[in-house]
Amino acid sequence: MDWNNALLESLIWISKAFIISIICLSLIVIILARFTIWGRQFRRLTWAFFSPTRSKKPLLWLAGIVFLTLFSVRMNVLFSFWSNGLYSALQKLDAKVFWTMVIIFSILATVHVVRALINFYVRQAFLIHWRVWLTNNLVERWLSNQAYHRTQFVAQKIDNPDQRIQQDVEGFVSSSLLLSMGVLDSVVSLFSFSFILWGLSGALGMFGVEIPRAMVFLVYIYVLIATIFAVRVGRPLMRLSFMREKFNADFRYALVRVREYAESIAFFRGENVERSALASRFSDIVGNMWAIISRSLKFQGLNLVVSQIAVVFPLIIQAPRFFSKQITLGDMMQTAQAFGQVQDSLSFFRNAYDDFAGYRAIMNRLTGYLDSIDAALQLPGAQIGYQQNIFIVDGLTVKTPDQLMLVENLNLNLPPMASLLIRGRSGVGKTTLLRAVSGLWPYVEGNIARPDPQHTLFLPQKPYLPLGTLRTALHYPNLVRNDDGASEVLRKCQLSHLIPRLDDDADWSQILSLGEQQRLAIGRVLLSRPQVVFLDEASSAMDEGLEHAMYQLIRDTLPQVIMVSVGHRSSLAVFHAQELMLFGAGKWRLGAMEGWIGATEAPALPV
Ligand SMILES: Nc1ncnc2c1ncn2[C@@H]1O[C@H](COP(=O)(O)OP(=O)(O)OP(=O)(O)O)[C@@H](O)[C@H]1O
Repeated sequence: MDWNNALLESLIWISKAFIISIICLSLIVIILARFTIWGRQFRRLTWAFFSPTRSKKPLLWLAGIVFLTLFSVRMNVLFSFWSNGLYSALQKLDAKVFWTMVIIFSILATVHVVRALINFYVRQAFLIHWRVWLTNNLVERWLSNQAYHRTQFVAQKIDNPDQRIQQDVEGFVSSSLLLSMGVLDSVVSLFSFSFILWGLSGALGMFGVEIPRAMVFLVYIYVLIATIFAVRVGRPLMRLSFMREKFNADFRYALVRVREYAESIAFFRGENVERSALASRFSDIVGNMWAIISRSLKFQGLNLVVSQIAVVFPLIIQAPRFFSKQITLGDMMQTAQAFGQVQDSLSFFRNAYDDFAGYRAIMNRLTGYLDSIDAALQLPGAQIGYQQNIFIVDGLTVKTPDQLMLVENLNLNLPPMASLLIRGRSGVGKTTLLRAVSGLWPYVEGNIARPDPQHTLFLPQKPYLPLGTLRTALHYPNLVRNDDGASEVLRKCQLSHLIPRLDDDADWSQILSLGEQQRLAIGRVLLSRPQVVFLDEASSAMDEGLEHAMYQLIRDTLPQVIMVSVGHRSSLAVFHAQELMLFGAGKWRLGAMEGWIGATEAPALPV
């Protein structure tokens, strides 16, 4: 090695390697994305991130990472020649060359440290950008068109979507980078160090045959045999690592549910059932861990044996040439090092088998998640047209997922100020009818016209309270406005005691009683002023006096609102002009409500 020209030579080497690498990498990615399942999965998940029409930055970052990876290979090559020079100087007891080598080392080491730090920063920054994009993309798909709700109806249900969005995305981006750059590093190192090894190795006589440059062939044969064994031993790890993720997520979900339903479980003293459910899920994890350990023992055992043999193997082969003074100590040490590098590079593919197994499992989980969302979006639903200040149902038929008829050919026409109470025995389909109207239920035929989602409010029996302040919960699903009148609304809903706590951040669904939560939901009606409101037993936890006051409050504040309620109590009758009775098996009856107090000022009943 001519150290005077090392800088120029290295720059030329890196430039050439960079151009060749970029061309080869692009071709390989295109071929994989076309012809392999996981290549297609990769494309489906993240092609758009790299599209230059969206942004040129990701490809530029990636090019920077390729450059730094090649830079690191070049540094290894330089270090290898440096060690040859050093050992040769020691062997010759040449102090002058030794001190020159020390100076060269300090330059190489400085460049190496700076490169390593820049490399770390660039890789991490790239991973963050990639993860942000992918997470936003998956969250958006999950929340669009109510996919998060509709996926429960598709055949390929997804377990633990939360884990897929949080953990699998992170694993996917970091493994993609680690594996792809690992491949590049290994292939380029393989070429560089095979070349060095070629220069250092001599002929070897075996079984009477003289093999020239034997060392190079031997290292390849050695690793090839080791790889064949490793693939056989390691294959089951792929399925096991998929199951590990699934079992862990299932266990975590069960734990989260105990926290979520803490009070109900505590009232029932349900600890025994919970304990056995948790133990059963945890035993799946443990069983899987043992299976992984037993497989890994064989796998790692093989890897350890292979890498230990590789330490002495090149020394044994070169020893006769060293002792017959054909090569220097420096050559001997560089051979060992180059052999190690070639062996490491080739072994990358073998050792990465485990990582690749995990990577494929992650891709299966992420694309399974997309499959489920796509299938959910294909599900049918009622035809909903948005029209202001009206609620019309035309020939609506609602069934259960098992095709049992709940409501058949229903027709309704409710103008402003109209009010309808839906009644029927438990399980007859009242809530499902409202789901159909909201567009959530796929097993529906017919047409619906109603105001758009901004002017339509559905209040379930148990209101959903988001994390955050009480003010946020009161405005949900709208964002908090300034000067919002929240205190006034709380007062009207007989929740004055909560006014001082409006901006307290707490888990309000655990603090407020169900009746208070239901009144908070009535507060939402007052704040968001919808044109139509659907109340599904939304006052069931209030006493009759409070319920009466709340219905009166809605009517007084929003005289024009179309009100559709589901309820069992006869006391609700006075607020509703019409009654829809569901009888099951699709049968229903629509008629005027007896005892309705607003009869005089109500509009004429639609026929
Ligand atoms: N996701 C689902 N998958 C399968 N069946 C369902 C699903 N949701 C509801 N059902 C079934 O549809 C039928 C109607 O349920 P729905 O909740 O609409 O009844 P409901 O009249 O509102 O009852 P309640 O008065 O008890 O609230 C029930 O038999 C129920 O078991």
